[in-house]
Amino acid sequence: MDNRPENKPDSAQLHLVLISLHGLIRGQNLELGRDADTGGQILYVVELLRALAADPRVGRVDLLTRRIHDSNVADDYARQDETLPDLPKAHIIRFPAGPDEYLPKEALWPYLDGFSDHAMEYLRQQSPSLIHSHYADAGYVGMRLALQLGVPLVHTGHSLGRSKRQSLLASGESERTLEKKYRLSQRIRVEEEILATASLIITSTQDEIDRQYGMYDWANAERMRVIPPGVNVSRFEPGPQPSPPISTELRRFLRAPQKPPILALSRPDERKNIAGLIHAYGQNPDLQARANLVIVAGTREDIRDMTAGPRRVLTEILLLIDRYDLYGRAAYPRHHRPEDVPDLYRWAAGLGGVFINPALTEPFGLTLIEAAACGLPILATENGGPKDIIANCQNGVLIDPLSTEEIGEKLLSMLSDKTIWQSYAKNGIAGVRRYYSWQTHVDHYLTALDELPHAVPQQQESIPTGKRITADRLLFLGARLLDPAPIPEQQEELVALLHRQRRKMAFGLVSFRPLHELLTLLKQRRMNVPDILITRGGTQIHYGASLSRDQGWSRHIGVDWQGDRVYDLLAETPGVQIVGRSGQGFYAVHGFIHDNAEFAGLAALNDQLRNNDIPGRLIALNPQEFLVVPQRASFGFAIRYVADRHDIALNHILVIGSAYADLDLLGGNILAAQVGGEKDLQQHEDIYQSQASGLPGAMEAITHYDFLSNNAAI
Ligand SMILES: O=c1ccn([C@@H]2O[C@H](COP(=O)(O)OP(=O)(O)O[C@H]3O[C@H](CO)[C@@H](O)[C@H](O)[C@H]3O)[C@@H](O)[C@H]2O)c(=O)[nH]1
Ligand SMILES: O=P(O)(O)OC[C@H]1O[C@](O)(CO)[C@@H](O)[C@@H]1O
Repeated sequence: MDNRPENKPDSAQLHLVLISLHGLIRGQNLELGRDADTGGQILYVVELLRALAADPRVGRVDLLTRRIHDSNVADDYARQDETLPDLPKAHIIRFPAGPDEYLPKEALWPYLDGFSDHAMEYLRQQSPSLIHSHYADAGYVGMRLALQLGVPLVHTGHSLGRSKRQSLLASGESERTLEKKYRLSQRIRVEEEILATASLIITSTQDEIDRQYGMYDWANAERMRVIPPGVNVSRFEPGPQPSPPISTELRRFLRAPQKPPILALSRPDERKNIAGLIHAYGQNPDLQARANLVIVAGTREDIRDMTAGPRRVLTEILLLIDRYDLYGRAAYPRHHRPEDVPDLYRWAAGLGGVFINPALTEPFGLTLIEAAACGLPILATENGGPKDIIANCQNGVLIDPLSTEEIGEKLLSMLSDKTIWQSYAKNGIAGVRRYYSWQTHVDHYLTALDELPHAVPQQQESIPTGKRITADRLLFLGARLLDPAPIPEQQEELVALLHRQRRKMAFGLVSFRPLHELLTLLKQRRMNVPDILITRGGTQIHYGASLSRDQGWSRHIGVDWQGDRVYDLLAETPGVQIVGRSGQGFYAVHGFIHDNAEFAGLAALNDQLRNNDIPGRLIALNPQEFLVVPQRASFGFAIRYVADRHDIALNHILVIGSAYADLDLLGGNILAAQVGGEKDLQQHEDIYQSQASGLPGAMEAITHYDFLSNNAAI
């Protein structure tokens, strides 16, 4: 892919990068409701992309997402660069993340480092003004990109793991089942990291700030702004719709189709609590006499072919309709098109019906402002964003999603009171135009961006000629492979190979230790200083025997580093010993846990850093030692920085870690291996696990990747 956008924005204009990874995203004809991952967020990011690209202050907007080659979905999702036909400044750029096929969002985590590397390769050639990520998975990628590029991260959660977990537990699900279905603990950990890294969190409602983000340890309300999304009023507008095409489909189900409909429309996701609505309707004979129930829960071919979540939800719907014998009173169409959705809202309004969102929790609720825009009064869950929507628009009432009786009564009451119904319908139409417009959103969005810390992108100075690495591949070893001392023959074999291949392959060591300790170790092993030394946990980069330090890296990681505050915090942390400043790195503070009883633990120390608003990454070296380094510093980031500066492709880099190596060192698009030992990474398919330990394990990995052959497919 050409890495330079054809229409690079002029410096006065903004180049914005949005990231939304999961679900099916394309410029038009969105397949909303097709599955559990293609819903409101997809609509939100595509409409945000369009609204930003239409603004003269913006030069270019890239929406980065996952490339999908899968015979079960349209070819659109495999296109690398999709320009929106009516908006040349708007691009949807797709990169691979793991396998080609379409995967549920919960399955994407292991592939996000690789996606980040592909995206970095594309973005390094440009100078985006910021990265704006959407949902936890994109937030993980956004952190990696923003920290490497040195630009601010903006994040919109759309839905939060803690809220989802709380509401599903309240509905009776077990912690273990939730973990198995949704991997919530990993998602919540990433959401916390995002809150610690992002310069700005954009929410749709104050409730998200007060209640939803309020559940998070590292949420800082001062870095949050409510900027509600818009609704497309040319698509969602009031008006008579007595018999739209979709009503023909509905009439197949309904004995008395002229009765007012109770309309629910959502992705087939258990958080939407459709079952709760059917219970409320099924247990209320007066309601059944007065109104029909219309449930639109995505589109489906064969329920048995759906992924587990939607399959469970739809099976439950069929079973409950049968259980309450709602045949003739309940409609649950299998298909609908995008244009049927506004028709549905207008058709329901024309019959004096209502819209209900009975979700266990709803971060915001785009369907509510869509229904409102079409003149349909609403009932919505009291948990989440709908509180703000109804407070703004005065166009409906809140319900307790777990109270079956209350839902039934409030539905009956709204359907029976014409005056109230008329007032809600009118208020909704006016309220949406007043509070939910994309132009207003863009104005507030761009104003909020103005207040962000200005990007301090990586300085890309030229490298003094003698210093440029001329080899076309890099081999990095974890320094632990040299300590304890390897068997002499094994070390000689490695040294001989490095010497033989020195023109083709540069050699580097990575170590948590300071440079001087690593040099001492090399002297003890009687080894030459390698071409690259990455020390102190990735905070220092030195080159060759001259040990010339990469000042660009120091400047890059030093932005917003507050070493003195880290040092002072550790100095007063019970159970921790730190050596004097002279023994510390400028960008790395080392701590030694001398009293486990007194020390509150690394998680607590991390919280302290966050609560004191001290940016930093805490790295555990072993049970007794840790480092605190700048967020922009890590082995993985340092290796990528070296690769970029010396123009070496990531798949021309082989990193071989010791048994203690982690995914920061071995993840992403580099070639990676871990020598055999006591602690192997959870089977990570892209990381070669050597059988042998120590240097033989390293030689085994070099052979496995055929790393030295001229035409190695590396
Ligand atoms: O069968 C369906 C189901 C949904 N939709 C559309 O999909 C969107 C659903 O959005 P929303 O009601 O907001 O629910 P989610 O899909 O859950 O969206 C997530 O992201 C949204 C945007 O941030 C937030 O409003 C939600 O609270 C959050 O859960 C709406 O435009 C619906 O019209 C369809 O077209 N057909
Ligand atoms: O309920 P969850 O698992 O947090 O996910 C909400 C889902 O709805 C969406 O809006 C669908 O696009 C995304 O935010 C996400 O896939």
